[in-house]
Formats: sequence, structure tokens, C-alpha cells
Amino acid sequence: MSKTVISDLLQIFKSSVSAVLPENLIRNSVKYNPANQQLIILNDTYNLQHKNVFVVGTGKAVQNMAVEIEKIMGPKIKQGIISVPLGSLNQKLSEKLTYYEGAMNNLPDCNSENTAKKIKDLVTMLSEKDILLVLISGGGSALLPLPKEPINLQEKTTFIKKLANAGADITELNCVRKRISDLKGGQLAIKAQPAQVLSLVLSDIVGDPLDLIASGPTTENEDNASMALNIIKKYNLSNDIPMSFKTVLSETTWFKFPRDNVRNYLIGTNRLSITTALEEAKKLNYFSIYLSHIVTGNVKDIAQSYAKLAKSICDFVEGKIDLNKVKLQINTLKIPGVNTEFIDKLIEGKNRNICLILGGEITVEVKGSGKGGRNQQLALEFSKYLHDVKDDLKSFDIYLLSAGTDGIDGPTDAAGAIGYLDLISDAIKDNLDIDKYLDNNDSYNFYKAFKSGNLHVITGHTNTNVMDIHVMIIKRCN
Ligand SMILES: Nc1ncnc2c1ncn2[C@@H]1O[C@H](COP(=O)(O)OP(=O)(O)OP(=O)(O)O)[C@@H](O)[C@H]1O
Ligand SMILES: O=C(O)[C@H](O)CO
Repeated sequence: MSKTVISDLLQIFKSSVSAVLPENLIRNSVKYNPANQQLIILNDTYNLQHKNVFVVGTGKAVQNMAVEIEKIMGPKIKQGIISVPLGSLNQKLSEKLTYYEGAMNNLPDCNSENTAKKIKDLVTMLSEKDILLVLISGGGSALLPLPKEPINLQEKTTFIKKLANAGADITELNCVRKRISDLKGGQLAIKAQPAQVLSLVLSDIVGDPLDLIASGPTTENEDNASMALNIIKKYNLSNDIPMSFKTVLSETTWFKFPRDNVRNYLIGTNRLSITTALEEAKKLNYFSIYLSHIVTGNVKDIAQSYAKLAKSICDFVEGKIDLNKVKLQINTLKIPGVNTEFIDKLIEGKNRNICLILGGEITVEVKGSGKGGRNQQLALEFSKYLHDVKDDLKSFDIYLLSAGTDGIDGPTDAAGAIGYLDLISDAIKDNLDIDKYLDNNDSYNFYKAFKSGNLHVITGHTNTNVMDIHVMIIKRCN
């Protein structure tokens, strides 16, 4: 195991997180000039003369977004309400913005509902002289719950939980949430009319769908009327729908979405974070390749595909197969978003240490009672698949760092972990039964016990979240 490679992996990961810290994203995308009262968001300029600015926010990353906005244009702000997770408030009181905590364990509760009501009251009294800045990030759905009447919060939370337990993914859950909420699915922007609405969004959903991130409070809901009901049917829950849901879901008339008066700016994405990782890897002198920012799928499939990817590249470097064969092999892998055009460039990297960078969010079917997360499980499963072909990889060192940009992988205090070619052999020497840990979904305790915890990636809460980063290093050893 190479200490230099471990340290490089950690440096690459840290740089990718730093690029998507909310305060950095706001600083890079929002400028305000008090002299002429011009607000610039990315490439657009807004004249704020004779305008009042209001700010609302919902999500796990919006506290630091709001603090930075206040630093940039504090005197121009009239008032604001920011909904943040319970226990996360760490900043001094501000005169203009009021922060409210809620949504214990990422579930809507009466605290976040009360904040949602306050936000609704604030935005509904705005006039055409007002600009509403909306800060949105992952976790925003639970922090802005306001079910449409006659649905009550308890009914809504219970039903959404049932849907989640039945296997609905975040895009399906949020599709239903959009239809039954008074603020999601574009309703916040509609209620703020005639004020101009400008939203700054950090994406925590693969593919960055604006209408689904935090259930799209300021994005037009273009779903057809039966979509939510079809999802409920798909999970055999039609007979469990409360009467109040039926009333709301049968509504077919909506307010027109004020397209011309609303802009959503995607300022933080997984792609940005892995682009920065790529630059860092280049600085560290790796032959670096950005492979995909939309990796999804089951942990076992991805671990196996990553191991096969590594083997194909090693076989090419050793001259065992040509580029066409590499292409054919990579085309059969289950890694979404990989464009095989990069393979032609591999010739340039043949004699160098190679770094492959990917991002996204995979899934784990948790069957055991252990402690872990999708990233720690991926690092371990990957090491196991590599171990199966280790005799063909004798001239290489191969590593995979997998970690969440939020710093928290599953219910653990680790962001992720590092797997490597000899991990299984080393674990056997240490008398650690890898299969027991894997079958019990106990990857966290494995990494705690192994090598004094040195392969755990520990950062603490980063206050941002643009999903996960996977960094693979392939190094020739001789
Ligand atoms: N013991 C475990 N082993 C492996 N994976 C686990 C384990 N327990 C939970 N998980 C995975 O962790 C996921 C939840 O973790 P986490 O809270 O980091 O993700 P999240 O739902 O995407 O939340 P966020 O958007 O805040 O990151 C679950 O979807 C599950 O797949
Ligand atoms: O808040 C939410 O809905 C999820 O984090 C997805 O954005």
C-alpha cells in the first residue's frame, strides 16, 4: 500500500469538495455592485434600483449560501427566512435573515412546516417592486413541507415513507411530493408573483433535474396529471391513499407558471466537483480521465464493473490487448455515462500513473444489521472483485476512493473509504473475515478495525452535497 497514493487520493477528494462548498459557489456565481445596484448571477445582470430584495432558502447547504449572500449584498436585503436542518445552525444571528431549524432526521416535522408557512406568508405579500432570491439544495423537500389542503402533514409523511419503503427512488418520491404540496412543483414561484424570482440551486440528484431537486419549488411542474398516481400504482399503494390525497390528486387545474419572471441557476453540481478533482489529479502528475458524472446502479454491479475496467486498462498497458478490445470490453460494463472516446487517449497514458474520475450515487440493498454506507461498501466490494483477478495484475497497484461530498456516508461519521488490490490479502493476514463484514453491511466497522482506520475517509459534515465521488488510481509497480 502506497502512502503517497493514499495521500494523493485524499487531496483529490478534498479539492473536489472544496469546489462545491456553498460559500465558494455563491462567491463564484453572484456579484453585487452597490454603486450602481447591479446584481450579476453567472452571465445575467439585474438592475436592483428601486427594488427590494427578499431571500428564502431550504436545504442542507443553504445556511452557508445565505451567509455568503448576506456578505455580498447585506444592506440591499430587506428580509429573509432560511429553513435549515435541526442541530445545524452555527452562525451568529443576522439582522435581515432569520434561520429556523427543523426536519429531524431529514423527515418533515411541525418545525419545518411552521417555517414553510412563514415562507409562504412572506412570498405571497411580495409586489412587482420586489426580487425574491431563493436558495435551494438537497434536503430541501423535508425542510419545506406544506401539504395542500385537506392533506395534513402526518398523512403526507406517513404516505411518502410507505412509498419510499416500497422502493420508490428520489425522482419518484419527489414527483408525488410536487403534486401534493403548496410550495413544491413550482408553487413557491407562483405564490411570489408578481415579484421576480431568481433561484440558486445545488444539485443532489443524478442528472441535475431542476424540477426534482428539493421537489422544484421554483421550477415549472410539467408532469402529466396522472404521473403521481401511476407511481403510487406501480408500488401497489393505490388502496393505501388517504381520502385527502385523492381529493388533491384529482385536481386538474393549475395556475399558469410565470416562466418569464423566474430563473433557476444551477450553481453546484457533481460535474463541477469532479472537474476540479480532475484538475487536482493532473497537478499531481497523473494521466487523468473524467469518465462519468452520472454513475448509478447497484453497488455490486458497479464494483464489478470498476474492477473489470481496471483490468482492461492494465491488460492494455501490458500490451495484452489492443485499444479496440478495451473499447469492446468497456462497452459491456454497467457504468452509466461512460463515453468510450477517452480510450483513444489511453496511448498517451501508457507509461504513466493513471487516475480515473467518476461521480454519481449508487444504491445498496441493506440486508445485514451492520453499520456502513454505499461508499464504504463500494470500496470493499471493489477490492474483493479485484482480488479474484489479482494473479493477472501482479505488476500493478490499484486503488479506489469512494466518498460522499457531504462528508457523511450512510449513518456513519465517515465520508467513505479507500479500497485497493491487496486489501483482501492484507485483511486475511489481519484475521479479518471480509465476507462476514460485507454480508452484514458492516463496512464501517471493517474500515475502523483495518489498518488502524487509516483507509477511512473522514472529513466531518462538509455542509454541502453534490452526491459522491469515485477516484481510481492505477499505478505500475516494478
Ligand atoms: N449498513 C449500510 N451499509 C451500506 N449502505 C448503507 C447502510 N446503511 C445505509 N446505507 C445506505 O445509505 C443510504 C443513506 O445514506 P445517506 O444518508 O448518506 O444518503 P442519502 O439518502 O443520499 O442522503 P443525503 O442526500 O443526505 O446524502 C441508503 O440509501 C443506503 O443505501
Ligand atoms: O430534498 C430532496 O428532495 C432531496 O434531497 C433531493 O433533492
